[in-house]
Amino acid sequence: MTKGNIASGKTTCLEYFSKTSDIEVLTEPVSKWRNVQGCNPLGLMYQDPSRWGLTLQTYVQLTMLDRHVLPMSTPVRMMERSIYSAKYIFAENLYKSGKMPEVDFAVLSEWFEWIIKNIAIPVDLIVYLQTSPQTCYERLKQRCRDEEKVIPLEYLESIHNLYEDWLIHHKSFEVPAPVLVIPADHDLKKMLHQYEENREKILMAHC
Ligand SMILES: Nc1ncnc2c1ncn2[C@@H]1O[C@H](COP(=O)(O)OP(=O)(O)O)[C@@H](O)[C@H]1O
Ligand SMILES: Nc1ccn([C@H]2C[C@H](O)[C@@H](COP(=O)(O)O)O2)c(=O)n1
Repeated sequence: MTKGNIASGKTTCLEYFSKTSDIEVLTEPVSKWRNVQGCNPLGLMYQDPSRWGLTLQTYVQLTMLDRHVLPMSTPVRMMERSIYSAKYIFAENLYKSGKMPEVDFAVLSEWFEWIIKNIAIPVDLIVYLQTSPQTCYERLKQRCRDEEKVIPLEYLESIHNLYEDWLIHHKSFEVPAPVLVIPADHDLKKMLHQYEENREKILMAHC
């Protein structure tokens, strides 16, 4: 699984590896989060997180689970984020910042606990693209996704701190697999070089 802050370069990384045969790449279903039967839960969440946070996160949980249980069609699958980061990072951030009511967080948590107890979600390796929040802020502005124009730097700092506490400092939640940290503040050329350096570790993680 590839993890990292918003606009850290996860999709770009997965697009690079998708050129390798025998690797299946599953990017995040962001297009679904922007359009479910004509509604845009991602946009609604950024406009009014207290009202729409649960709506988005419930749908993210469903769409990530749908990806996790897809039968494998190649020896290696790389997936962007997971049901774990949805809960441990994004839902947690909404709740901790006072933007998700306690009852919403409790219901989402019960769903999550049921899922991970009853459905196998095997993970071999977590590839963590470690960036500074400032880098993500620059890349976010450059990407210019409509819904995300309201995101301040402080939001990216909160998401960053949650990732670091989880994957680096082991201070929050159980980590479901070993973590490979790739420093990701560099330009694209250097990033591609680093991906090549780590190719074996990533592709052999399931062995
Ligand atoms: N190493 C990099 N240097 C500069 N820009 C980058 C780099 N990696 C990705 N980008 C650009 O930053 C933006 C966010 O990248 P993206 O791969 O969509 O991030 P994510 O999937 O993590 O949200 C895109 O516009 C992308 O072209
Ligand atoms: N559980 C989640 C997962 C993602 N988001 C948001 C964050 C971004 O605005 C967008 C896609 O993320 P990216 O791939 O660009 O890092 O979806 C969320 O709110 N909750």
